[in-house]
Amino acid sequence: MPGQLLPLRLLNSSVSATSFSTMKLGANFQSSRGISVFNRVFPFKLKYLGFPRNFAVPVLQHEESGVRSFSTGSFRPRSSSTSSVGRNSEFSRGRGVERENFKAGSFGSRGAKEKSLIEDEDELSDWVSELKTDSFRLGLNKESDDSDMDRGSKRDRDTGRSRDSFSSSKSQRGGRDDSFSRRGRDDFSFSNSRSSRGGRDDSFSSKRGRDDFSGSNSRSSRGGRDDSFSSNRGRDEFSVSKSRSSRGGTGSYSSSRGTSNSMSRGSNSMSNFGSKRRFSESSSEDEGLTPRRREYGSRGAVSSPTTRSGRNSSLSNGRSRGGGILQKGAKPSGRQPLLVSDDEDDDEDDEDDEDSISGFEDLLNDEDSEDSGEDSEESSDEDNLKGLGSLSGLAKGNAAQTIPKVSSGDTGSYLSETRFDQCSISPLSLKGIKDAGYERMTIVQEATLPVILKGKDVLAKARTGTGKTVAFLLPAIEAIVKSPSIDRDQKRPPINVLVICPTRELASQAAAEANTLLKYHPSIGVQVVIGGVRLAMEQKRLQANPCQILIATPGRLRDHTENTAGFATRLTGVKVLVLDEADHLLDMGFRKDIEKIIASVPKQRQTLLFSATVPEEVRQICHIALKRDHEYINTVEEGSQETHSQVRQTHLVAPLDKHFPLLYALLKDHIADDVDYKVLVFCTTAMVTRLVASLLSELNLNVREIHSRKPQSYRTRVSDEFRKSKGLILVTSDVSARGVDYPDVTLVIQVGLPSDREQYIHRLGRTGRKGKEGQGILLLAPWEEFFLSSLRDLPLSKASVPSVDPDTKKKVERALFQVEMKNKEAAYQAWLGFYNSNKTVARDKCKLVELANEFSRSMGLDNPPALPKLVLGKMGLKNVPGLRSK
Ligand SMILES: Nc1ncnc2c1ncn2[C@@H]1O[C@H](COP(=O)(O)OP(=O)(O)OP(=O)(O)O)[C@@H](O)[C@H]1O
Repeated sequence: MPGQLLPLRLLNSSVSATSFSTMKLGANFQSSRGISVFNRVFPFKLKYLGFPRNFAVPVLQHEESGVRSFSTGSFRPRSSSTSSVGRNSEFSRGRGVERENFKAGSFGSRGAKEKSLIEDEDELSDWVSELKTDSFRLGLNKESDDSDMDRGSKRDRDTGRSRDSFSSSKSQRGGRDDSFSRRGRDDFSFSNSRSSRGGRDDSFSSKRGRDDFSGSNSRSSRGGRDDSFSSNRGRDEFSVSKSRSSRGGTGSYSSSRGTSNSMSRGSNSMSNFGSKRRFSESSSEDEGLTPRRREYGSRGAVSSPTTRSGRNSSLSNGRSRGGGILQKGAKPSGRQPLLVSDDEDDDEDDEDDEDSISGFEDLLNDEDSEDSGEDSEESSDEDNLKGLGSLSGLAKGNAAQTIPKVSSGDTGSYLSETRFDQCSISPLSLKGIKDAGYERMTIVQEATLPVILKGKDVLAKARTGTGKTVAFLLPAIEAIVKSPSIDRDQKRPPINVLVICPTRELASQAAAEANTLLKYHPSIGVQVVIGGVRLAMEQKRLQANPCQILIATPGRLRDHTENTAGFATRLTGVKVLVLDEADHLLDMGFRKDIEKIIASVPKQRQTLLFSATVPEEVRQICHIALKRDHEYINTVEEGSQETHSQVRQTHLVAPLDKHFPLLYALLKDHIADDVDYKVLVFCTTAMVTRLVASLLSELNLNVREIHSRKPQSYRTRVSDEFRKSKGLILVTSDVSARGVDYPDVTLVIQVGLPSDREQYIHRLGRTGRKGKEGQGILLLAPWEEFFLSSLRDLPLSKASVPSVDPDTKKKVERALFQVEMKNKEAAYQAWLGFYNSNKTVARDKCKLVELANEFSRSMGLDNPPALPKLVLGKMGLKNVPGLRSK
């Protein structure tokens, strides 16, 4: 067998068929179903399947430690294959993809009403109407963070409760100390049930509460080992990369592009949300899944010449990948999103003024419970799904040709060598893609497209800024194209594709991308429902315009489900459900919403989950959305970093009282170095964001601020400005952490603790997009240094603390003096709340207060601001020495 170039395939149909013959991609997939069969028969049974001739061998290997992987060389002629044996077996092609299986679990529903915010409706509508697709897509940011928070929070806000919670969820998870809240924090909260998500900063006060968070850590996933085969397609540079060997003792070879297939097992714990409905295939089986994963190589990682070291075995066929930069042409799109509204999260924001910090009790409210209600008729669209599956033609027929190559260049390249026209994409979609300036697929698109076109459920992980949006939209559009055309006179035409995004910005951005792709599909309509706009207005639009694709935030979707006549029925036409930023949507803050959404669409559907981070916790619960035989496609090879290699990451540790002068010095240096600077400064909470923005403005830097306390219209304007500008600094809370697609960000500075590892990665991901270079600096106080342990696998180096000259110090002191007292007071409270939610920092309340007072002094205050007794009580800080109450 070894060395044999036969068309082989694993018994597990999903695994190989898809990835190999079809596209010849280097991605890994796993299907649960396949796996079970696979397992039953024998972990590594193979069967012929028609691989290209050069298919380099399948080797299997045995699994140790629960991970099984196999790899195959690329199916390209030029690939050289080498087999090896090791402890890991995998087929890899360079990019790495993993798959796992899960079982479905049960879930419950929840409820909670949200209110729609309409304050900014006019402005928002104006903006939308002026929006061109181009600008849309270039300009809208997905505020993931917001998202995050929003995601978690939006609803809460809508609902009038807040989520600024601090309590950390992680604590629940047992885990890490580094967390306080998960991501969120534009607020924070006091620990309560929601706490698990993190909180918002500033306040307890706001009724809306939360920008929440979620998040989880996932390093766990990495421990496994795989035996793998990988092929290098490419060039030397990539040759063989070892996969996890470095970490855990197991090695694998992967090609530069790497895909390594690895299978791992585990058990999924099912959580029962007490809900009413059981999810698709869920059943008793659901519990205790056995996720397995296969990776097909990885791309980034290192490359060392092919060989097999030790315990790895791999085949390499040397494909390289390129470091290319996207060529982006104009992407004129003839369409515009039909609607843009707020995110649920944002909604709150909209209403809230930056200054409004009140009603903190609301923050503590729990989610309302509502019934998802509405029908959850589940019409099955198997026919359509079949149609979808038939699209996967990528391969057949052209097996010989489509060898995906990675463009040459650095390992940070996100482009593959596979062109869109090498796939079974409809001619009209191809025209739209061409007009958008896309020629070659990105790695994640190359890895996922054939699998999705085949109709499989997919959980995909790919680095930030690598084109995940197109990766799920394009096949979703193709599913519609292949579907039987609907009766135009139908009163309530079905919605075929439902995309859920955690924030309104993300939803709008996805809609813009969809409209670009749909330029030549005039009969397919996209609509966005995201709050911030009167429900009635959206209802009219939904009725009057085509809407085969609906992009929504969870809370607003719920609004429609409950209040829009016939809407629930339209949802029964859903064939493809997408969760963007899936790990965040599946985190506690959104989980119940998502469960309800899932309950309202047919069981017989295709589900796609995408994110740059997929913590272990998420993998364990993703069965609530995915079928058992879903594919886990991980384009980030285990053992390689989840961050981009072309982004230089450093951390600075300095006492709190030096942070403001240091921040100023860092910015000045960067501005001096790069006239086209474009910087994002992430702060822990919204109110701290406001403070820092005020300070930098006083220092005459060109600064904008964005956070959840700003009205959405303002946020939209600012983010659009930042997208288009150079020579600008955007100080932001986590509303900008996820998904926002600002081009050419040169530097990301994170001041203070990120809510968790994932948040660090997403924030950093605002730079280095599309293969560009970037820089990231994490500025911590000595007592925050513990957080670095959660990043130890990332290429983060310690930077020496720049000296701050006396003039700079004085300048900063003078500027601080100019900052309004109310901003300092709010920042102090928010800061205290945020760190009070961190179990590590807050372990010693007296110490926490000392630190807060140190922060107060760093703002130039002799005495810390007095806080309302009620607030202190809620924070569990009553009578802690050093605090002043009022
Ligand atoms: N095939 C392609 N060729 C060139 N550019 C592309 C391609 N696909 C997507 N893009 C562009 O790449 C950029 C990043 O895409 P996108 O925002 O979908 O990344 P992402 O992976 O979702 O990032 P994040 O994880 O931060 O959300 C966008 O500007 C998008 O238009």
